[in-house]
Amino acid sequence: MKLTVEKRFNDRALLAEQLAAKVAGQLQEAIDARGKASLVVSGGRTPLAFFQALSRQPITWSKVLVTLADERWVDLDDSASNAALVRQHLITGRAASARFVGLKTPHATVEAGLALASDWLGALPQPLDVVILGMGNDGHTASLFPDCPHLQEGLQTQARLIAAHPASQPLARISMSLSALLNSRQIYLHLEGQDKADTLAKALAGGDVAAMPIRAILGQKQTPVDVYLYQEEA
Ligand SMILES: O=C(O)[C@H](O)[C@@H](O)[C@H](O)[C@H](O)COP(=O)(O)O
Repeated sequence: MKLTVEKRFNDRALLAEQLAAKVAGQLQEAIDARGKASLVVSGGRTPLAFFQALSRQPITWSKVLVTLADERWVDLDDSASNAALVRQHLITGRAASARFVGLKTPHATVEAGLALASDWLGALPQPLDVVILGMGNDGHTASLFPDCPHLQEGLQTQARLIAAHPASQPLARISMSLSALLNSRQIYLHLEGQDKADTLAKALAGGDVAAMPIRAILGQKQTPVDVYLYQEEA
């Protein structure tokens, strides 16, 4: 698999600032060209410094729509909520005027909420302008997990969203499908740490997507994928 771009950093803050500046530039280009911009972000620990750096970028945030690549099916004030994470660290400061569109509906189950969440997601400008993905050390991205019974659906469906119940995860999740993630102008894969660097190398060295779903992103030619990787200096 040939990556479009792979930028390696030994300074976390520098990665956060450079990725934020790059993403902000693309969002402003989208606003200038089409009047608005759409940004998809992931949860987890990795993106916090990037979110904070991005929220300081001087762009027309009132024209930016932010949503999630996936979400845990918990209340919006739950500590596990990606919506809460994004509202706290990204939809703040200069970016406070951005419009956040979450994936968690009031329904009790993901399955019951799928249709409404899909309508919400479908209201964003398509193709999406920028998608930020993370990766777990099992090779998952968004909530496309190798141990999820719905993985093949997530890789093959043309639907925007799937319900995901990964065996390794305590919470049910909703996830953008592969086709929804690839319906975008630019994907950034943001990874930090030697473990993630090793997982990336393993993913690039093999082809079994069911074993490492991130391979579906790395191995496709539809959407540019830039990898921003932080590794401590050897
Ligand atoms: O909801 C989530 O958990 C994320 O969308 C998930 O896909 C995340 O990107 C990876 O699990 C990496 O998480 P870390 O950044 O915490 O390693």
